[in-house]
Amino acid sequence: MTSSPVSPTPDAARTAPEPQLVRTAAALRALPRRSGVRAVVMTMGALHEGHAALVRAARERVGPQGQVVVTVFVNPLQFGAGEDLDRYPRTLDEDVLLATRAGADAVFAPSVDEVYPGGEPQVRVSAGPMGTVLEGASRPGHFDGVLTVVAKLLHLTAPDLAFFGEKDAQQLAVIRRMAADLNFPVEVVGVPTVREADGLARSSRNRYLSGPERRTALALSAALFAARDRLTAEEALRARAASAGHPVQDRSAALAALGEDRAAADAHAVAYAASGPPHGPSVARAAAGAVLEDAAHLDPPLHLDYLALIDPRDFTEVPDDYEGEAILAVAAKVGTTRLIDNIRLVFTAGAAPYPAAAQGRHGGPQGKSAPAPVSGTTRKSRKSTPPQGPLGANR
Ligand SMILES: Nc1ncnc2c1ncn2[C@@H]1O[C@H](COP(=O)(O)OP(=O)(O)OP(=O)(O)O)[C@@H](O)[C@H]1O
Ligand SMILES: CC(C)(CO)[C@@H](O)C(=O)[O-]
Ligand code: BAL
Repeated sequence: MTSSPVSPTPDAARTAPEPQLVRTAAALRALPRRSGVRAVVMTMGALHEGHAALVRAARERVGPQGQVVVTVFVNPLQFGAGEDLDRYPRTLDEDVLLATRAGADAVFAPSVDEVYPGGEPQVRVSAGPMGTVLEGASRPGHFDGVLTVVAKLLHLTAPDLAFFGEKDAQQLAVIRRMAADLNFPVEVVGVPTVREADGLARSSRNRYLSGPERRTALALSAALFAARDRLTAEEALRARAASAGHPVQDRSAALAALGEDRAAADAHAVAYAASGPPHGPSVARAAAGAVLEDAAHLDPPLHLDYLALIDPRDFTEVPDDYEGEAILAVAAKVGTTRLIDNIRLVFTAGAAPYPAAAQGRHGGPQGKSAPAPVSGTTRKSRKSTPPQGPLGANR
């Protein structure tokens, strides 16, 4: 077995054998299997706090008796021509230390020849339709490459649990789908995105960014937060409109106390929020879009690849009357660095119709009947049919 022990650090809060660096499939097979469950965290190395969170989540889940294996492999199959395969950062020594500190028992870092001994594999896993949109459209074949290596690494590490980051939301979704569709005996666990203090999602590719590029790159997370904040504000207005519908008197008094201009603006905002069909998706898209548009004029500029608001079940764009959970995803280039980020949003129709009497003279949508309230649930969508699998089963 090719292995080099690495000293455990004092903050590794458990008694465990020294972590091992394992370079071959044979050595991995020879790794004694602990009595508890085994978890795997797959990475391409250049580890950071986002990866550490995955390892910590895995350790927490398997407990001291369980085993956490981190894989470090820059998979050529998932890189397109002209992408950054050659310059992708490779920092194995630091990776082993970071993985160890976070709670890993072993780091499996095979060579390309070890993973693909016969060269590029002829048989591959296809990600299907979900692998052709967004990231899959910008990086053709990317998810086939990801799934092929994930399938191989699952076979090699034979885990009970596999942890992946929500930062790569589409990747997590296609991996879940592969595990379900192809009966992989593994539980796929998603871990929330870890961010820098200023909001930038942690990513190995952040180290490509110069200072000015990093400032521009902040627009990705800023756009997502702008959408979330705008929706929160909209929901608050709807809630106020709903409560004002009952004690109209109280509401008038409260608005009068605010002073006329403010009252006009307030009444308008509340009436707008309460009126018409739910417009959360367009509000979210517009709020995020405005931030990204501004960033296109920065120096250096942000080059938007896509901004998409999608149904996490099939990664199709959600309609404007959507209710339920959605993912707002963004991809953009700053300089030569391509970055992605996403945030989860929940859309609810929520509020009761705003009463006509209370729309007053301040420009509320007069004469337009407000929609009947629709009970908000996190999984309800107005899509006519849920996505169906090839065998007709609802997924
Ligand atoms: N900020 C983060 N928060 C949570 N998970 C993350 C984060 N960054 C990466 N991960 C997860 O770590 C795993 C390994 O990802 P990978 O090694 O590609 O790192 P990365 O930072 O996403 O690198 P890159 O940006 O170059 O793709 C994936 O499951 C990924 O989703
Ligand atoms: C899952 C993965 C390790 C497969 O190469 C990679 O896509 C990554 O690091 O997210
Ligand atoms: N983090 C996803 C792997 C990739 O960008 O290739």
